[in-house]
Amino acid sequence: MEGIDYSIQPFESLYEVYEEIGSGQFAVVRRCIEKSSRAEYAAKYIRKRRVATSRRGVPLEAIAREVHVLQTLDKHQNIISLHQVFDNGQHVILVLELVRGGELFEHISERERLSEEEASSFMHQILQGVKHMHFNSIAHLDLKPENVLLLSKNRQHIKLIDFGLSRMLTHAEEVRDIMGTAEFVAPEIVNYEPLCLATDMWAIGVITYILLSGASPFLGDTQQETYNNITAVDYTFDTEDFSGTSDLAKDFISQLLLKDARKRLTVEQSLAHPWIAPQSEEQEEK
Ligand SMILES: COc1cc(-c2ccc3ncc(-c4cccc([C@@H](O)NCCN(C)C)c4)n3n2)ccc1O
Repeated sequence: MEGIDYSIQPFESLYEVYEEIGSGQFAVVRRCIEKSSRAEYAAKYIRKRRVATSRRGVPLEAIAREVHVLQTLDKHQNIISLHQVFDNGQHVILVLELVRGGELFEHISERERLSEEEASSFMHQILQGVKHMHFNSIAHLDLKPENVLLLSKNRQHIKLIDFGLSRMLTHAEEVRDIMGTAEFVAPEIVNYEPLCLATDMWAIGVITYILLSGASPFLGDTQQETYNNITAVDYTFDTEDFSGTSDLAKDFISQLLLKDARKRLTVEQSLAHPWIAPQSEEQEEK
């Protein structure tokens, strides 16, 4: 893994920093303005792990992996773009395009569930972003509604974020040691088996299930119960939550929530599925 090409000048000399807009375990995201252009960006401050044995912060190798993934995926309409990278000693700072519509998670929470047309449109865009990743042999491995941002409140244009767990899946080395958010992880993650691009497709099925019903298919009262439900592929299309949902939508979900990763729809097959395919041409041009 080659190193990171940092910008030479200090971040604070080139940007004005404003309010915090989000945060994660080892990262804080703040709105910032580039002094030269007056353009707004999102600055993701990633705390660097200072000692190999420490549990605080992110190892530089993992940060370099995320930067390399963002640079590889750059300039796709459904993936957040990276503008510049800085190192201020304690943090690596990723300067990213700023999006104002908030998380898809909030959009769902306000509505509880979406219409099939809206859900299909969101999933079509998420699949376009995942198609770009998978074309580059990159698996996201942490797909969930919190990592899908809306460009603006009243537009359905989405951007995928948070590539901190993503991996370039070459045949050279197996990846097993990734653990995303319990309710979205595939059986192979729970069972510590080799991960693959199809691991993302399981999460696509879980996200679709949530968008259409407001319920999470495998969520249990404890994390262990959730993992047990996942490895048993124990879910139902509960009559109440799915009362008005089409058989086509349920078929799409059913072809993704399969224990054998090889049997799940690929991203291309998902985009060709009749519940997803009939998107208007202008949707493709976004
Ligand atoms: C590229 O990786 C990331 C990008 C961003 C990002 C980039 C641009 C941008 N514009 C607005 C926001 C934003 C708006 C509301 C909440 C959040 C964020 O804190 N929640 C993201 C979910 N979380 C689990 C990472 C971020 N962002 N967030 C956040 C976390 C990332 O790991």
